[in-house]
Amino acid sequence: MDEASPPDGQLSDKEIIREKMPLLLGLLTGGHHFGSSSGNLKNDSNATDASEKGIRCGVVSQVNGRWETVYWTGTDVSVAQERAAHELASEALENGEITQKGEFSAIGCSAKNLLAGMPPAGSHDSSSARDHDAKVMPGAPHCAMLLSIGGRPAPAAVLQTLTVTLSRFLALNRDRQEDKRRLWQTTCMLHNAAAWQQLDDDAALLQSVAQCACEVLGCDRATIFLWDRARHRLVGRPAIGVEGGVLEVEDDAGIVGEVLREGSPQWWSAGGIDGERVNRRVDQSQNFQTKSLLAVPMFNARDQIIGVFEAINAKSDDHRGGKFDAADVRTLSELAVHAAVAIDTQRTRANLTRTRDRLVSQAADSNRLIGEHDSIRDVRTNATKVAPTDLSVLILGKNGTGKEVLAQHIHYQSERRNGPFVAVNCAALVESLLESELFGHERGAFTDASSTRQGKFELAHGGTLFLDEVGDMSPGGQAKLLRVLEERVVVRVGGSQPIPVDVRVIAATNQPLQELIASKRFREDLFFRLNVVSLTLPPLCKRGRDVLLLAEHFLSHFCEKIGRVVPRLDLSAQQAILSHPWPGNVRELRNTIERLCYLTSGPDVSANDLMLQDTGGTSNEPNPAWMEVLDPNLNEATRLFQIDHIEKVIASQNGNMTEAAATLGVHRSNLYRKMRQLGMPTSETSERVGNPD
Ligand SMILES: Nc1ncnc2c1ncn2[C@@H]1O[C@H](COP(=O)(O)OP(=O)(O)OP(=O)(O)O)[C@@H](O)[C@H]1O
Repeated sequence: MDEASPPDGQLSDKEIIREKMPLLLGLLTGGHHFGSSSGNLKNDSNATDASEKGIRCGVVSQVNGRWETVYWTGTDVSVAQERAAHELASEALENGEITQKGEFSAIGCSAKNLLAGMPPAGSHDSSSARDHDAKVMPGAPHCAMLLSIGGRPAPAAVLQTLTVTLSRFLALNRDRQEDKRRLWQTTCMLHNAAAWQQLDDDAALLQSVAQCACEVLGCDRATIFLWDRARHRLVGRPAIGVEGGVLEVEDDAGIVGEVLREGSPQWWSAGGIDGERVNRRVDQSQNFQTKSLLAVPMFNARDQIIGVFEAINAKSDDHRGGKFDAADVRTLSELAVHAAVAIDTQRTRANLTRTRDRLVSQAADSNRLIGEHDSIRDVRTNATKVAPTDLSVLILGKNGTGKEVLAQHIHYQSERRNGPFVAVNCAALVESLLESELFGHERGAFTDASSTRQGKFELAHGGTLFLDEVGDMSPGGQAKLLRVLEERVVVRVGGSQPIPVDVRVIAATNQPLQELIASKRFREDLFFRLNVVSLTLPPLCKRGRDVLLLAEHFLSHFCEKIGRVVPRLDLSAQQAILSHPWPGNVRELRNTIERLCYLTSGPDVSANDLMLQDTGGTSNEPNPAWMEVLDPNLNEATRLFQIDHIEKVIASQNGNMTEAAATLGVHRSNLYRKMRQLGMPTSETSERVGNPD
């Protein structure tokens, strides 16, 4: 069945009466079918058969107060005879029993089970609901059968048998129609409900829900009134024809107010004595006339009433004759369930989206790349350019210069900002672990793999993967990484299923990659893959007064964290900060400021409070010990400086490597690694360097 259009090809009550009456009369007279008049009293080809048997029968129907002859046996009927038949039918309906007049006996008949499906008694006590129970349902045939046999009123038993049988035919037809209609309505509702789950715009959602109600109920308008408890208002949408597009009513007004109060469906149609139930202000505001109205409550998943769903003006060209019926109550109630779920889901989704956006912007804010030095401005400008692209970025810079901060800065400016940012320290991964860490493993893949685990690539799906210290990756690891970057799929260790990954890769290193490539310690092809765009962060000592800017930033950050009034850096402190070489770069500065925030308490911070280690020189007055090296090669000069500096810091901490690493602003393990790279003797057990005793 096409859910876009209501079912057609249904037989109306009139058609059923015309089809079945000849059959019934045929049974009565020994199997002969008496043909029916089609739509009027004339043109009955088999009428003479009935007349020959002395049977005259008519079925008349009253819709909206007007009588109409639906079926008649025999020859032409005069206007006077027809009027007499209608009068007798009225009397029979009024009497509620078999009534005789002239040659006819007559009795009322209707589709008996039409009242089935009405909401149970007690679910409402409105006057219109009582009307429905007391009277015949709106749109039901208000019929009577007239029968004469041999020129005399038919015996009561015969008339009753015929009427009961006809009523059952009508009821069966009505049930069949109803089943078909319900199937179509359900299909239509489910089809729409699936689409509602995808809609993010609440105006579009409410519009679509209302449109669906008009379609399945066959009515002019539908409005969803959502309850604003705090303001005691019902806010209706879509507000067709309302200026400003917002329809608001008091939450206790009109029939929607009744529904909210009672928590049960209410309905109304024009012509009754209860016209005041309708909130006419709504009609006035919409320049509209309500002729019939059905309203049902809407509940959320926690069974709390969230609003009222209202349908207005049932179409008058079907069996309902412009009034809503019991089937409509059931249909709108079902639709209200779907609508409430969609509205609730959409609200939850909107809340989650808002929360996510807030968290993302908080995260972005706490990872700002601070600095106004030209070099940093340039880096920021280039980062902003490259952020919206999916190009791989290679960030170069010494330890603690802010490579991860820059990577996050790029991530939060990119379209991937709502996705994950996953950082991996490649130096910390021995080759045996690297594959499982990056690509995940299946349960049982190796001895310790007690459960399946996603790798960092999978975890970063939809976001950014930051590969820190990529220059320290083993050759085997480099080959595997290159393959994934080229194919964009990972296979978990112990698995065979390729898993597509949508990840932007940002790599960083403090190593001179070109040199590593020359000495075959880093793959050139991987370098080209990672180095589509490269950004270099200068050491802190090359950023001029940015060091003060960063110091102030960390001061405020840590003071806020521990609830301390932010102290002022006095002149001596500022000078000390400016002249310190900051070999550990921003990380060292951060640690220095964090320490002083905890260890000092006054309103001012002096140079002494900073507890800076004397490294034998400043960035402005370079240390002669390492400047006096005879080798003019920059790398060698740098190496000697680093050896000299590390030795001094270790000595100043009495050989305590943990303290020395903290002072240098690096992890302890990184310090050992660095020392090994520089060719310095290390003894991880004695914690002493250059002083084996
Ligand atoms: N420009 C900056 N603005 C604000 N904070 C910064 C900045 N640069 C570095 N930091 C802070 O300094 C610390 C070290 O930064 P980060 O970890 O990004 O450096 P890194 O170069 O990645 O270090 P490593 O090479 O040791 O991994 C972090 O706490 C970070 O918050």
